[in-house]
Amino acid sequence: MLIAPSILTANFARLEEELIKIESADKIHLDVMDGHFVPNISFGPHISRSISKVSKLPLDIHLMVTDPLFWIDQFVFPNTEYLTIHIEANHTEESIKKIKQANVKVGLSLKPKTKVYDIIPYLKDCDLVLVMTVEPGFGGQSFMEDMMDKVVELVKIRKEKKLDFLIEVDGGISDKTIDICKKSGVDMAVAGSYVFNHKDPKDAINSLK
Ligand SMILES: O=C(CO)[C@@H](O)[C@H](O)COP(=O)(O)O
Ligand SMILES: [Fe+2]
Repeated sequence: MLIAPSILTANFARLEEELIKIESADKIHLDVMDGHFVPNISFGPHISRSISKVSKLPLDIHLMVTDPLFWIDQFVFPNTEYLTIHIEANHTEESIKKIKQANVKVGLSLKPKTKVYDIIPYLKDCDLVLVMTVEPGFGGQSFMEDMMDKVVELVKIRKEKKLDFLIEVDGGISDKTIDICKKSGVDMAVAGSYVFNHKDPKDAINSLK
């Protein structure tokens, strides 16, 4: 299981120290919120660029924005591995094309109320599918276990259609919820509050792994 800590719960006044604490993770998950697609504003390209310069880990960037087409280029850094857009946002097809043109891996995310059926036409272009296990917008919410049905469905579709995207979950991941994710077939888990509220974030990452 790959672990991508979300820095949303980190202390932003001491960001470099916080990044050092999660060096043993596989990726860093950056939650970009525009105050329109979700009812919250987090940070944008400027802070993301600074993070990209001090972190050695690949960036897994989760764009919770209404118009990804406008933003994509601004999040392409040398260590951007995934740029994930939402199927519920505008211009999905064009956005996927733009991410590919930037030589970045394509991620597509679905909110809890969105069905796997809706993303099927795009799966052939995806390197990653992000199943939200909370309503996007805030860290520290409770894990929605019923989202595991979507993970199981995606594992089946991936096999049937011989595709090779990773399946990621995001929201409410902790030592209590990671096992059901593993059993359902998740490849990568995002964890924010569990890692950054832990007295030793390195131990938290280890226990999830
Ligand atoms: O995308 C989001 C929230 O919209 C997430 O990445 C959260 O930031 C994860 O936080 P926890 O639920 O692990 O606290
Ligand atoms: Fe996220």
